[in-house]
Amino acid sequence: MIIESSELWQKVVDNLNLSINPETYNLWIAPLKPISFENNIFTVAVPNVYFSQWIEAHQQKNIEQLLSAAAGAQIVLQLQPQQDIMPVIAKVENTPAPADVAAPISQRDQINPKYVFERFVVGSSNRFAHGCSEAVAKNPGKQFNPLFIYGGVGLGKTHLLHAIGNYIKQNNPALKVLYVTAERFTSEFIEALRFDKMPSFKNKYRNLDCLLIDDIQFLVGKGSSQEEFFYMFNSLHTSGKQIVVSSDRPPKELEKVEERLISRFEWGITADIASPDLETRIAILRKKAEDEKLYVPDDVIIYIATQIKSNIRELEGSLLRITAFSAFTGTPLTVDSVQKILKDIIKPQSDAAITIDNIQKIVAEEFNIELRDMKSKRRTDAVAFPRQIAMYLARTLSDKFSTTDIGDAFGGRDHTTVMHACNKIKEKMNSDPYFNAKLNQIIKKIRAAE
Ligand SMILES: Nc1ncnc2c1ncn2[C@@H]1O[C@H](COP(=O)(O)OP(=O)(O)OP(=O)(O)O)[C@@H](O)[C@H]1O
Repeated sequence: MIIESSELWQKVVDNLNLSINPETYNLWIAPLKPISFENNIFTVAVPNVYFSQWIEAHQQKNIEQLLSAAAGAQIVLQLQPQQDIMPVIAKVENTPAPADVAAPISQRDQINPKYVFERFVVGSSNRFAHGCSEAVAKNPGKQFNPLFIYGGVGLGKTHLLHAIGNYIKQNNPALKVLYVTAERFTSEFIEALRFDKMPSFKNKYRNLDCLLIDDIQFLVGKGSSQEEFFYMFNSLHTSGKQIVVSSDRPPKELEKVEERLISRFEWGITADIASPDLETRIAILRKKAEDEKLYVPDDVIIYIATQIKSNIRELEGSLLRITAFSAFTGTPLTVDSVQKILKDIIKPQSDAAITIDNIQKIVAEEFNIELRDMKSKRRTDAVAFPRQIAMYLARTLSDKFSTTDIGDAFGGRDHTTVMHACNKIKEKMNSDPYFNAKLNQIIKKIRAAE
């Protein structure tokens, strides 16, 4: 009978494999195992009760029809949760490797006390997003729910999410506030499913008073995680709990995100952050210098602000670089000396000459790896780390390439792999000054190659 049931099951899964999306298939269907086929009852082992619930709700009828068609008789599907055995770990496409899933909460997923409203400079590009964020922080769950903030790389979305979190924690310490990236949410969800931890996963999220979720575009194309997020969203929203979402694009442009989720995002208020104008860039540099107790002459500040236009992270980086250089070498900070220090970063040029090919070539040379490994499937650290650096540089040195373009150029990888790489490199930049120096050297070479 075992042979017969496995043959029958093979026909069913072959069909499902073609008809449902790969992520859903790998997550929910691949771990199922046929046990027996007797008296027109087909019994399948499922890793745990959450799988049973999901199959019952979404695929029971479909599977029964497929079984019936293949067996030529009316078949009933019976699901048997295997609580005691370790669930079969299906490889879920486009999700971080298990090592990442099991990793402790990264620095990026904690509320950073540095990112507060007092340190956020308001200008015309971010006034609305800032105003909405303050309103939400003062009255969580009452107005603007959800708050959806979107904008380009390094323009302050994460800063605002943390500022809301810090404000609430300070003024309402009893409220449970969580900052999480959509990437971590997805890993936690998959881990909970695989290792029977759904109750604690659901508890953790559904008991919150305020959820701050960053980079929601990570959920693009991730059907099951979107679905779980959707239920969690509804549960929080109906109990009047605040949700704040950040994204690199507006809700309508989140392709491959279910319409019902997009419409939820549009229930509240949507605020965009644009690139800061010159006045705001000057104010940001002054504020940073003041906060970090750095002395920088005004003409130098104006020079940097005129040259670096689109990304506030780069503005900050330049400020730190010139002050460190000046402290180490004793060179006074003047427009002339700063021009020299930043000549490889600031160029009055366009980014037309920056190509992914060039970035891959230079990074491969720097790390002594084969150029073809930029596109290969190899995952050893020696190869994966430089590949992540190259992805990060492709994303940040120019705004010509979307995460999808970059994924394509690196051997057909998914856009979420690119986002994951960028997050890893941002974390490393925050924690390792030597790494920053190395990265600057590489940027210099890429710009010099133009
Ligand atoms: N208006 C602002 N005033 C002061 N600092 C700012 C402002 N906007 C951004 N920053 C600073 O710029 C850096 C980048 O901002 P942040 O990480 O919030 O960007 P982001 O929009 O989340 O970018 P990404 O899409 O890459 O995650 C941070 O150090 C942040 O403090």
